[in-house]
Amino acid sequence: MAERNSEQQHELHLRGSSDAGGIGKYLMHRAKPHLPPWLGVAGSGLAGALGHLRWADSAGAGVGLTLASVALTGTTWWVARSTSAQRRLHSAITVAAGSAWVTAACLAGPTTGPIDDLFLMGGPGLALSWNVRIVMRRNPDAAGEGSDSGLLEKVGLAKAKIGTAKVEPNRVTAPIALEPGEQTNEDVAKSLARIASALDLPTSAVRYLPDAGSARRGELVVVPEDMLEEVVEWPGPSNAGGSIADPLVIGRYDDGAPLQLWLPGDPGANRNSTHVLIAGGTGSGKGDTALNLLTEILSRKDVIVWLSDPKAFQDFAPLRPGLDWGVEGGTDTEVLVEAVKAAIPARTRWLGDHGYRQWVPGCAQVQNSTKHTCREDGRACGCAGMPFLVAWMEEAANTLRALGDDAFTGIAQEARSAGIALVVSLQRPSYDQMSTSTRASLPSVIALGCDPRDEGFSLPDEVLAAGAHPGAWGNRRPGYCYVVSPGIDESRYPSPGRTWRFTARAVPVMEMLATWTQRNGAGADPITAQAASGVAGRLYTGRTAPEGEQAVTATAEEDEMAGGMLVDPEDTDIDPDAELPGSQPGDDAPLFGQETGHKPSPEEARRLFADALAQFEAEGRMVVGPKDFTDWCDRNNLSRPWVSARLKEAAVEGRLEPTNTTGRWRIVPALTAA
Ligand SMILES: Nc1ncnc2c1ncn2[C@@H]1O[C@H](COP(=O)(O)OP(=O)(O)OP(=O)(O)O)[C@@H](O)[C@H]1O
Repeated sequence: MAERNSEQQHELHLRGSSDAGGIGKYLMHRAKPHLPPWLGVAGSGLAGALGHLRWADSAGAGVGLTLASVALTGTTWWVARSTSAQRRLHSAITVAAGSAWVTAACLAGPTTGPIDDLFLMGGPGLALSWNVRIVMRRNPDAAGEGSDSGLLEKVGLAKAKIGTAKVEPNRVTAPIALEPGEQTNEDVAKSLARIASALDLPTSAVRYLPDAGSARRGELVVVPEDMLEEVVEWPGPSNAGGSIADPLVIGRYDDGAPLQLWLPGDPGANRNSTHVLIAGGTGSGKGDTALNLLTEILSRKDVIVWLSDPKAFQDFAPLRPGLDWGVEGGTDTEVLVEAVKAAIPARTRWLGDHGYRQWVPGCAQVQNSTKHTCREDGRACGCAGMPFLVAWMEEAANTLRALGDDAFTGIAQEARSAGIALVVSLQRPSYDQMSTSTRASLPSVIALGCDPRDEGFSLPDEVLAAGAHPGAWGNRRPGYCYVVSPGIDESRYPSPGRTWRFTARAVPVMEMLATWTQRNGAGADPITAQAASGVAGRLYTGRTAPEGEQAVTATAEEDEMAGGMLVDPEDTDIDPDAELPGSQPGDDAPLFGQETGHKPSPEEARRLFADALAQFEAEGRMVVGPKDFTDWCDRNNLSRPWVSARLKEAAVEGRLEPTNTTGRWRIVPALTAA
């Protein structure tokens, strides 16, 4: 049966016909709630008269009646202890006066002395006092804001009004209206821990959603039972073969709804593209969360992933074949970051040339439409499509610090209009790991359990104020998280979710997924591949094919790439990490084998330096600095300052490009130039 609030009930009372019969009925109806106190008065009078007939001269009855009267008053006082003080006193006075009068009437007679006057004055007085109470209980001024403020009184919000609560399975939502001019939504936010304590629930079970249009109204949400306690294993990709524009499902909320997020923007849904921070303390379940997100991404048909993992693919190994490019920290990460920087303008230009204001799934298709053509004559251009690019930096604190705030903020800003999403994970979510401005360039966060002092780093203030507390979980609740990201209803932000868990059973499925991605997923488009190869040379090979199969990834042989500095298809099977011979073709001088004590001539030294750069390039070490030459200096009797000077010279000559890190230079690929 639908719930009725007091106003609806009142309305029902007023309904009915208005003829004489109707008016009689209406009056009877209105009088009904006020009759019981009067019936009580009449009953007491009758009891007094009848009692007098029976016990007029009985001393025993006097004792019995007096004791019964005291006992009844005491019982009333005790029974009413859980009601308000006012109601308790009112009830006790009524019972005491009524029972004392009945006792006196029984013993002395109802008309003796002042007893009848007391009845005629006191009876109606008491009955009326109860009628007044009933009338006052209905307060139209507080319609929708019931006066049951017991809970709020306990937590210091006595004047606040709680409206009619909406009760769903495991969720109670109650509107709250605060005292105008005296209290604000912030006061409720500050009281959430006390409300949880009053209800004997964990802090995360109570949330407050302020009304965007009012500083004194909002909704209190209580989720009494922790439905996330049950560990649920990864069920496999939610939408294999779907688009990266579809939601990425990484777990579930405490009401069973999917825990999901989106990376690309959607102009139709008024949603911007985003970068994601995965933040959580040690043991909070960051590893599994990353697997959830990465498996979702790799199962989509129009996205490629570049991933840097200084942990040597400890967690991601089964998925590595599905990556378009995976590197293991150090210099390779520097190169990957440089490649992302190079890909941004190239991709943005392609999008602009094809009439896209931002990346949409249609970008990944061959461009057969006249609406999206780069040809000046307006005919369809037939250009290869451009998949979305996810650049993932695992344990990224050092990388981001090396890159510098301004550089990262710039990359983050521009990447969004280039169809690129950055995913960054941090070992410890705190400002000593990442600066405020870098943090601010990552609009989305998956905030797992952390140290309570780091909550402010993980989540926006308003989400914390609404009741989110990742610090309460620490590493005791692995996989529990709050997700803040465009596209998610903001009222969900303070609701905890839990990611799926990955066990050994998931490994073969992840391996199958990686093979599926190799065969069916998107390959890098020529523009992105060219930008990457132009920076990384042989270090960027594009995604490999499953064993014994031909790679589907766009590589150097594409026509559009003819002018670029790309990986020679013949060289794709060269292992960039393999040791190269100690000398270059046509060069008799051993590169790393100078006899000690021999000081090379300036000319010889410059040649050795050029050879060393060539060898770094051949090895795929595309970002270098003086420290990389330490051993080389020792072997060749040359100093680090000499190397620093040569590096600067090489930059002037165009052999090197400066990076954002002082003293680090990017090698401009020469080996693979056409
Ligand atoms: N969603 C989940 N449900 C249940 N258990 C989980 C979940 N996610 C992770 N775990 C378990 O919690 C433990 C810690 O997880 P994990 O190693 O991923 O944490 P981490 O944050 O990556 O820690 P570290 O930073 O030390 O690597 C593991 O035993 C893992 O299986």
